[in-house]
Amino acid sequence: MAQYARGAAAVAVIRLHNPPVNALSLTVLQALEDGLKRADADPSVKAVMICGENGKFSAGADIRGFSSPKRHGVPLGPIISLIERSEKPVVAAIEGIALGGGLEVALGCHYRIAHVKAHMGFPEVTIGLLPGAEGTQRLPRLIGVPAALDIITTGRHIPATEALKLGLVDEVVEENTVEAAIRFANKVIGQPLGPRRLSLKPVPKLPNMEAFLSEALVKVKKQAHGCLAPELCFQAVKAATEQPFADGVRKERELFNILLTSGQAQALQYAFFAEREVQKWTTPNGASWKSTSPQPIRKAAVIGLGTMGRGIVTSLVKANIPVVALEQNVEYLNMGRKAVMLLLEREAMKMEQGAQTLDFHNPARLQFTVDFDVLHDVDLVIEAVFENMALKKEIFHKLSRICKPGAFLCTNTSALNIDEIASATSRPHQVIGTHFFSPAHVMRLLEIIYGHHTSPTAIATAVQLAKALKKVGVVVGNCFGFVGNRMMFPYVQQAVFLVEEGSRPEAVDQVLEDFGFKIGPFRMSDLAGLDVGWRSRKGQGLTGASLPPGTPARQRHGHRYSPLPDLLCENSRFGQKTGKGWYQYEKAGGRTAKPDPWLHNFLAQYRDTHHIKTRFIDQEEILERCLFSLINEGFDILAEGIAAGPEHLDVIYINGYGWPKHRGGPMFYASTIGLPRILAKLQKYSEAHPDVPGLQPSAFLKKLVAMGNPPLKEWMSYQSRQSNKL
Ligand SMILES: CCC/C=C/C(=O)SCCNC(=O)CCNC(=O)[C@H](O)C(C)(C)COP(=O)([O-])OP(=O)([O-])OC[C@H]1O[C@@H](n2cnc3c(N)ncnc32)[C@H](O)[C@@H]1OP(=O)([O-])[O-]
Repeated sequence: MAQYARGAAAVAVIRLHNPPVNALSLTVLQALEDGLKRADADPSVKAVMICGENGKFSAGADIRGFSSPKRHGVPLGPIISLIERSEKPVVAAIEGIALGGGLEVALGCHYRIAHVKAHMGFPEVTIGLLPGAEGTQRLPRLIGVPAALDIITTGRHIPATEALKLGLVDEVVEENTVEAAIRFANKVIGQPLGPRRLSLKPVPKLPNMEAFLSEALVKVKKQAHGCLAPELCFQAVKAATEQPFADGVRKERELFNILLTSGQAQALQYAFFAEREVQKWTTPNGASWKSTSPQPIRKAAVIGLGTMGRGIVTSLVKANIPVVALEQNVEYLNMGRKAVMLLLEREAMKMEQGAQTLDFHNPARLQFTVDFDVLHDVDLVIEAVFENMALKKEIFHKLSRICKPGAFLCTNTSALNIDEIASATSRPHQVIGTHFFSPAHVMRLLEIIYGHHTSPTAIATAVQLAKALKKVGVVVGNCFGFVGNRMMFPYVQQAVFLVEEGSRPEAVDQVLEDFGFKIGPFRMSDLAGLDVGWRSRKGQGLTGASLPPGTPARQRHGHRYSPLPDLLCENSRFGQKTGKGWYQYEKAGGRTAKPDPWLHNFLAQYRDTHHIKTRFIDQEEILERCLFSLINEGFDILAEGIAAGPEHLDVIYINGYGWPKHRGGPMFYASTIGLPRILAKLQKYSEAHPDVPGLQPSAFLKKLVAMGNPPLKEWMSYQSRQSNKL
């Protein structure tokens, strides 16, 4: 709803009220319209002020309403016109947030006053839409085309100080915004409103509008990776530069309807709610986010200042958590310190542009040491040494002795057994996996892995830590590779098998990049370093000295195996770091991947040696074998109860593995393709490759198909309870 009241003197106050974020539901919009009409009809009212309840203006339209079949048209546009046409000045008092439709309401107002801590933006593009209540036509008229295009096509939230510089708001205040807006409204009574009505203003001209727009379009397309909304946002703003307001609005509506029914909007809105849903973790033994409180983290430590450790330290400092950074010797410590300081300086520069500061020269906030005893008073330790079980156990044994009794011990591992690591301590209930993604100060995902003994408090504390670091924490069970990497194994394996059978790395990458991945599996392996997997395979006895003599080159434990990645490593081709991997690069550490004739030649010889008959593999087969094997593993993970639901897998893939968000995540994608089709294709491919377990359809997938292909929301109700490991 919206509450109507009389403010000081002649000002009517309309307060949007729909907790928690004052979303503009149909009821709120109706109440807003009623309030405006009431103010208009009351001769004693000379001005109107619109604000939001609980220190938030509004987060915009109710996103759940977009998927409602009952929703017809957009009722917001006419209400904004009504505000703008008012003969009495209307002032928006923006506190907290004014996003999407919320900002559109503010743009309909004749004046905008914002609190200094408020944020504004048009995030519609991030949920597959555009500001469809005339916002694409009003914003460029107010702040010009370049700034409007940036805000509308990126969806970024801008702070009030930037909004003031852009001319988006008229005043920024540090005091009570509502009172300031009422005072402001009283001051402007009687002033002409014509120049304040944005729909009547011309779009500011640029000397080179055409050239500017064509350059902007190239940039927008490049960043979209197949997502429609940014380009259609662009088209709507472009219409504002070419057509009168009313025609621009018609174009905006047309583009909005294309997006609304595109499928991408549903996927992106699913992703929005999935991200929020995974925060509400539960376990079958009754523990949940509702009943468990996290412990405060007043001081943390990070062990190991390699690539991961450096990023984790940077993240903690940015979150204002005092950190002790520890290395095994002074040489490594100095190297790590230098790298961390460089990262922090870069981050500080970015933050200062946003009027925030970063305090990292103070030893009370960031301390470097080689002395384990310094960790005696920290609340949480994140161990980030390399993936070696013996080393990790040795460190955890030490930590268990040195750290205070309440301290949580986290391990940053991408695959190792949390229970085995915990067994080296006297406090396994306080041991938990925190799998960060590289670069750790940038990537949003934190996979949180609980072991057999991990306490609910440890889970809640890790989830809280993720929030403090501005990451998405997803709680999952303990198995080799957890969720993300476990699903990645069959995907990468298929990519390599396809190359064995006749494809090329660049062809496979292209198909997956066209699908929307930022980089395909081979570019990704080159970036991550081929030696990482090689070390892990050597550890598992799949290659190297511990491989029993006489093991067939392309078989392990009776299943198909490709030694290609091992052979590249034996040729010192570790990827970007050595300038050669699946591709060649301009130099060691180079980033531009070029197809490598050496590799093509090598592949030809390899196929000859192993009598592999080369065949042409089409794009459909590449896509299906890579994606369906990944999805298939996802169904096994769900069946085993390693994750609480398909949303968890999707949030992990979107935030940690570059899955295109406009396709909703692998399990959402599977639901859009239809499970019967996925099953049929997996059956076909597994018949052709009976020695590849990753292609054999998951029993859970088969069960869901047999149950009639239920909607994703119902999948978990078909999972048998006995297998739930949560
Ligand atoms: C008509 C055409 C033109 C207009 C188009 C639009 O306006 S499109 C819209 C453009 N606007 C956007 O895209 C803004 C989307 N929202 C956000 O970016 C963030 O929620 C936030 C910054 C507002 C608050 O962040 P935070 O970390 O403080 O909190 P939080 O994120 O955890 O959210 C709290 C609760 O509120 C819920 N909820 C939130 N917004 C909406 C909504 N619009 N609707 C419905 N629900 C919404 C959210 O699900 C959660 O519910 P739960 O799980 O408790 O049941």
